[in-house]
Amino acid sequence: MITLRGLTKRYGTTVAVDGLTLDVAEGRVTGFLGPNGAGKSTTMRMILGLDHPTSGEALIGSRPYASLRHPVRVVGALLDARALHPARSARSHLLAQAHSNGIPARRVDEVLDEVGLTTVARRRTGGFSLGMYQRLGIAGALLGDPEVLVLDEPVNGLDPDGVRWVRKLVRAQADRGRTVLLSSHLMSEMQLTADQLVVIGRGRLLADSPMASLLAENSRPSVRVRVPHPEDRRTLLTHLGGEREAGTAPGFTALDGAEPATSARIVDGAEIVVEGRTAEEVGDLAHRLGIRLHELRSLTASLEEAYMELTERSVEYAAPPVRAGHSRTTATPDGV
Ligand SMILES: Nc1ncnc2c1ncn2[C@@H]1O[C@H](COP(=O)(O)OP(=O)(O)OP(=O)(O)O)[C@@H](O)[C@H]1O
Repeated sequence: MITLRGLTKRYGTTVAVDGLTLDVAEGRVTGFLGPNGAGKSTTMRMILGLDHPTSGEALIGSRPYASLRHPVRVVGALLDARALHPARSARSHLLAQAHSNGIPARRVDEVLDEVGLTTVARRRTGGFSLGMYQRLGIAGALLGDPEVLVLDEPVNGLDPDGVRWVRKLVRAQADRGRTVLLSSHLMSEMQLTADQLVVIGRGRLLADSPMASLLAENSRPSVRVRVPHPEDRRTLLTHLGGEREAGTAPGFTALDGAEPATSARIVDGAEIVVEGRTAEEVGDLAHRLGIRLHELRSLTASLEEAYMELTERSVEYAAPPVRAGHSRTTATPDGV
């Protein structure tokens, strides 16, 4: 378990981490999300005793990292995978780490095998690809067979096979009852990997919830519907408010007196994707209009959408919005 209590870090006038209080529980994978500059790395550095909090505390179990006698055996970390001596081989790099933490040399060969680097174990790391660095960094994190893993962007630079491998590895660790805290900007991957999500923005906690609740609370329903007849398709699209900016769709009654943000667009010729309405609502509308459907299904809420919704006001560096193309209707809940 990792415990943060009022954890705060200031750099001059910048508040990098602002009063974070939360528990990262064992037995599950906790995804750590936030826009660039949100304070994720600073938080991880404080958990790992590499930065001192301005106030508050970060504990591993019930102790600060600095008080752990053999920290590598308690917490394994991957922060900056490239921070290695380039002339050293992967094996000698891990051997040095093992030696200073009282870990036997055979464990080095075990973890090299586990991360798939056995064949290059004696090569200088200076020639490694980013993916190889990441694997070596993960090997270092696993070296002490620790109860807690803190991994900053572990899939960065990995090919699809490597990404899947990390997913399986952290899942296996959580299934063994270990605590896994992992950051990534890859939302689709995080959606597949994490059980719990902690989202921060400008150093503050925005959410700490199970994946399913976070998706349900922060994303709009969306539906895909297949309408075989072109005339019917146009009619349904018009009633769904498609081919124009978000607004009240004539076929719907506004909920809670608010204007529903519905958007609809044709995809793949015979299908319409509707955002902001449930399958029941679209099915009922089609029935009222006497329109024959061949398929009607709810689309899985995406973490990316939920994340954007949550962090909208916390983004430090944002690009100007890209104008939507003429063939695609887009909608955002508040019309931004
Ligand atoms: N050593 C430092 N000195 C001054 N400011 C810092 C320092 N380290 C981080 N910051 C600032 O603290 C804030 C949080 O940075 P941090 O690197 O923790 O964010 P992050 O969420 O990890 O971002 P990213 O996703 O881009 O890696 C940023 O505004 C950053 O500029």
